[in-house]
Amino acid sequence: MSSFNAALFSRKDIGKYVSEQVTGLDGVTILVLGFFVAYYLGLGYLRQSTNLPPGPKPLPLIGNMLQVPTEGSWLYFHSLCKKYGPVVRLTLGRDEMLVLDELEDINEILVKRSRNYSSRRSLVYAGKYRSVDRRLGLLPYGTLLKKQRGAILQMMNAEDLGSCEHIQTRGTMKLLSDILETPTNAYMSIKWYTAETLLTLVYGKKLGEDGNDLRKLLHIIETFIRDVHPRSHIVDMLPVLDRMPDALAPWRSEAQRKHEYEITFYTGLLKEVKKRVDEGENTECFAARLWEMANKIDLDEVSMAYVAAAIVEAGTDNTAGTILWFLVAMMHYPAVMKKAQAELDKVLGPEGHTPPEFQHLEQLTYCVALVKEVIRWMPTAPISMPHRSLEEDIYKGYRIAAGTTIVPNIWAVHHNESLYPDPFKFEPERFMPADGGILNLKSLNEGHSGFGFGRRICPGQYLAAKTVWIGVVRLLWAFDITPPVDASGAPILPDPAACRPGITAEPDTFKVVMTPRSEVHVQSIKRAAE
Ligand code: HEM
Repeated sequence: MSSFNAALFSRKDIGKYVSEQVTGLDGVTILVLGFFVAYYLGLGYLRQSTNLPPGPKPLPLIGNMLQVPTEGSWLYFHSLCKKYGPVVRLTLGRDEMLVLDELEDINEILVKRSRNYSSRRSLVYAGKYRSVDRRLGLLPYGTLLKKQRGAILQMMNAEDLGSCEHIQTRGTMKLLSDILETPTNAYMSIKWYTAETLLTLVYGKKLGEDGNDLRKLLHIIETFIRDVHPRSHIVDMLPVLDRMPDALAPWRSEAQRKHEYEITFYTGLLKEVKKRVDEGENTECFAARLWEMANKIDLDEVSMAYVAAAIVEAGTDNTAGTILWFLVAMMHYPAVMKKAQAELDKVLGPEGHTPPEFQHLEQLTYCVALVKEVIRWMPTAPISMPHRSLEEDIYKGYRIAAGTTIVPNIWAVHHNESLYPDPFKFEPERFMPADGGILNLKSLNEGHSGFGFGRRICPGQYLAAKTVWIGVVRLLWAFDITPPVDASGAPILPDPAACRPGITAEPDTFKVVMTPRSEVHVQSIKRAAE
């Protein structure tokens, strides 16, 4: 019989029928086969779910620790991705690290899955002892982080940033005047500009003329940047060493001394503001608002001191570094400088009576594109601040363990040929709008990834972009920026790949010649600085 009525058969009969008709095997064999199929399918799933991303072979115990360089790590990470693919796994001791080379993967992991990927690796030296677990940039994802970021973001909305403009423009006039006076000291003048702008904004005060405040601040920032590098302190490679008694762990008291030093400085600044507020002085600054909101935001005094300081700490070096890269770019690309100066002269008049202001921004499209290109060409945070995952996850079939450190390679994204053709070339034209359109203030932060990703994205990004823009356009308006020449008249150009050691990228020491564009420019600067 070749046809049948299913209603006439029980389940057992159907099994028997199928086995006889299809395979000719008995029921026991079917069961055993079924078991093996299920077993292999399950094992396949298990294999897939334990599939780790590719990467260089780790050494026993220390993993790939010694292979990650302390300088230019973004270049090393990019070379790994060229060899193994855009998602690469490394191990540092017992810690897992995932390096991401492409924007698509970064967006998927750090933005779309940000609930899981917005924490930070806990550091014993720099986090637990030096920062007493209160420093915003190092905080794990949670309530304290939300409170601290919330306090900063309240002040960083567009309306408040408008009221900061007079601080930025005043600062740039001092910058121009300082460079005019001591052109060989451009490096410190730029650091002074960014530090003082942020200090005024946060504490309503200028840096002491004797330079002590700036020295203290730069010292804190420099040592901190060194301390957060995962290879700087053995206890961060082997956290178990934190169980050692003080006598065997001298690094602990060293970190605690650094904490005492910086918290005395930061609390002092915060309390000065409180005193001025209590005395009825009109002090419009971030710290004054923090005191006003103290009960509502529910932060202890050490947290308040660190959150105010976070703005100065996180902003000073990155903002100054971006302006320093701008100088490097101008020495290599004089035609770009001339084109930007021609735009400035067209809008403001060529005589040099009027420096550019924020109100001119939308008329200075090429200058906006130029600042975006500086941030793209050499991001000062080339590997951002690595994030950390909270839970295990599967991505593209790879297993990402809970507690993995995620390194988004911003430098690699910015040098990806398919996103930015001829990526090593400094070319503001790539950001120019089609059909003569304009770029506005918001455009400064679009089209690049210089400020990071997802829930940890830089809370100061709009302030930073404005501080860089006004600094850059005023330097272009005032000076010709050229390289020094050697005895034979050949230019001595800085190496655009040479950076100061650390996880941030500041150009290595270089020399630059800043020549005022005319006597009228000189007089305008002197008048404005009086
Ligand atoms: C050109 C200048 C600047 C650049 C390139 C820059 C870039 C970055 C980057 C890449 C991050 C890490 C984001 C992430 O984890 O995904 C970051 C974090 C941060 N930035 Fe900026 N930044 C700059 C200026 C500033 C300024 C002016 C402030 C002042 C408010 C600031 C405050 C912070 C803070 C507090 C964090 C830590 C955020 C967190 O951990 O949640 N930055 N910045």
